[in-house]
Amino acid sequence: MIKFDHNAKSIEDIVAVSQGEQVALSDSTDFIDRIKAGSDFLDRLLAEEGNIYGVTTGYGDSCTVTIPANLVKDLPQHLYTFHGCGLGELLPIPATRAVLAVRLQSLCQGVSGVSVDLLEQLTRLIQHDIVPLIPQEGSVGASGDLTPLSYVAAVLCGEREVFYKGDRRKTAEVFAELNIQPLTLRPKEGLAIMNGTAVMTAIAALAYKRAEYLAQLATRITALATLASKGNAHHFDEILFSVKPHPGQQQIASWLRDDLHAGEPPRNPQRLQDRYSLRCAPHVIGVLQDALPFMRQLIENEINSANDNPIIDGPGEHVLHGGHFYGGHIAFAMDSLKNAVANVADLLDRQMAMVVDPKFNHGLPANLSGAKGERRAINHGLKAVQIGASAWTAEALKLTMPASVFSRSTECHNQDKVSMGTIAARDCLRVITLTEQVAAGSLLAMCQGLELRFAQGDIAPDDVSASLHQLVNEVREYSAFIEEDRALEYELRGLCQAIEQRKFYCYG
Ligand SMILES: N[C@@H](Cc1ccc(O)cc1)C(=O)O
Repeated sequence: MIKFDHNAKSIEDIVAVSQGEQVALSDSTDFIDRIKAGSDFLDRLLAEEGNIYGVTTGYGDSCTVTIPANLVKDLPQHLYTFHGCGLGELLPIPATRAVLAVRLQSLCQGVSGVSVDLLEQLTRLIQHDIVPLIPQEGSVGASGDLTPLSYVAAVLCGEREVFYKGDRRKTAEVFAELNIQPLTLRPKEGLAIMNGTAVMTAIAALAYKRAEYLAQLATRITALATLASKGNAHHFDEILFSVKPHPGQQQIASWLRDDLHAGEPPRNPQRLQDRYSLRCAPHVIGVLQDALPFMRQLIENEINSANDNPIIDGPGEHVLHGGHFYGGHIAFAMDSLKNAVANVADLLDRQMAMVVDPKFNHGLPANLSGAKGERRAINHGLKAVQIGASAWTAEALKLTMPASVFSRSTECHNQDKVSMGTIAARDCLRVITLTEQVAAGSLLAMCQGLELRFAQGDIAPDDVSASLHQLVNEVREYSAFIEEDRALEYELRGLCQAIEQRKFYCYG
C-alpha cells in the first residue's frame, strides 16, 4: 500500500503502482490543510480580484481573452474537450496507472490549487483499477502532456472511455455501476491535471527500472559469452580497473570477476586480447551503469515536483506564473538513456555474432548447432536468431536520434521552445524493448555455447560459478538446448517477457 501525500515517492513506488499495488490518499490534517490552503486562496482571489490566468482568461497565447463571469465554470471542461485529439496507439494499462500515480503525486505537493475532492477522485481511479484510454501521440512535452492528460481529466468527470476489468467501457457506465460521482472541475483544475509532465515521467520511471536491470543482465550474459568463446577473464582484473575510476564501470568489472572466478592474472595468457565486445564490455555497460544515478535523480525530482502553471502558493497568497510544465529534464534523461541502452544492444549483438561464427568462436560448431553426425548438414542452429538480433539492434540504434533537438515553435508561437520529452520517453521504451529482445537471443546463444563447451570437454561444469549455472538453469525453464531445428518464436517471447519482468536473478 502506497500512501500519497506531499512526501517524496521513488521510481520504485511508481513502478509498484503501475503493477497493481494499492494506494491511499493521506487523511492527515496537516496534508489536508495544505491542499485546502491552495483551493481556498483561489476562491478568495476570484471573489476579490476576479482575474486569474487560466481561470478567467483563455489558455496559452489566448491569455489575453477575458472569460465572461457566467462562463468561467465551463472553461475547464472546454480545456479537456478541445484537447481530446490524441492519436496513435493507446498507452498500455501499467503505464497509464503510472501516469495517474505521477500526476497524483505532483498535485499532492499542494501548490496547484486543486480541491481534496479532485485528489480523492484520482485516487479512486487507481484504487478501483479504472484506467483511462490514453492515445500516446500529440504531446510536445512542454505545455505539459496536455493532450494525453486531457483523457485523465475527462475520465475524472465521467467522460470518454476506460479499461475496466479487462473490457473497454464508457466511463459513465463504469462510474454508475460503482456509484462514483463524476467530478465537476473547479476553476484551474483542468489546467492542474493537464499542464504537467506526468505521461513522459511515468514512462521514464518504467524505462529506468528496465534499463537498470538490462545493465545487470548484459553483464551476466557477457560472463557467459566470455566462457562460450574461450575469452580472457583477466580483462576484468581489479588492479586494471582501479586505474580507471568510473564507479559504475568498476561495478560491472567486479560482477564479471565474481561470475568468472578470475584470480591472479597469468603471466602468459593464451589469448592476450579479446575483441572489444568482450574486452570493453565494462566500458560499454559501465556507461549505462554510471548514468543510472543521474537518471534516477532527474526522474525522481520530476516525480516529486509541481510541474504545473500557474503555481498557487496558498499560505503566501501568490499566483506564480512560470513554465514548470516544461519536460526538458525528462527529455534529456530519456534521450540519454536510450543511447546508453542501445549501445548495450549493440555490444550483445557483436558478442553473439562472434560466438556463432566458427571463424571466431574458437572451436564451437557453426551457428552453435547442437545436431550430431550427418544431421549437422540440415540443421542451422541459431543462424536466424542471430540475424534477428542484428535487425533488433539496428532498429534500436536507429531510434537513438534525440527527440529534444526537434523542438518546434507551436501554439501561435507561445510555445516556441518545447521539450519533446514524451517522444523521447516513448522511443526510449521501444529501444529498451528491442534491447530485451537482443538479450533474449543472446541468452539462448550463450547458454547453448556454454553447454556445447561442456559436451566437448572444453570446460568442466564444476569450474563454472554457481551464479552462471543458475542463469543457465533459469533460461532452460523457457527454452531447452537446441539439437534439432525448431521454431523459437514462442520460447523467445517467453524469455522477453521474463526479462521485462526482471525474472532472472542477477546481482541482487
Ligand atoms: N501550458 C500553458 C497553458 C495552455 C493550455 C492549453 C493550451 O492548449 C495551450 C496552453 C501555460 O500554462 O502557459
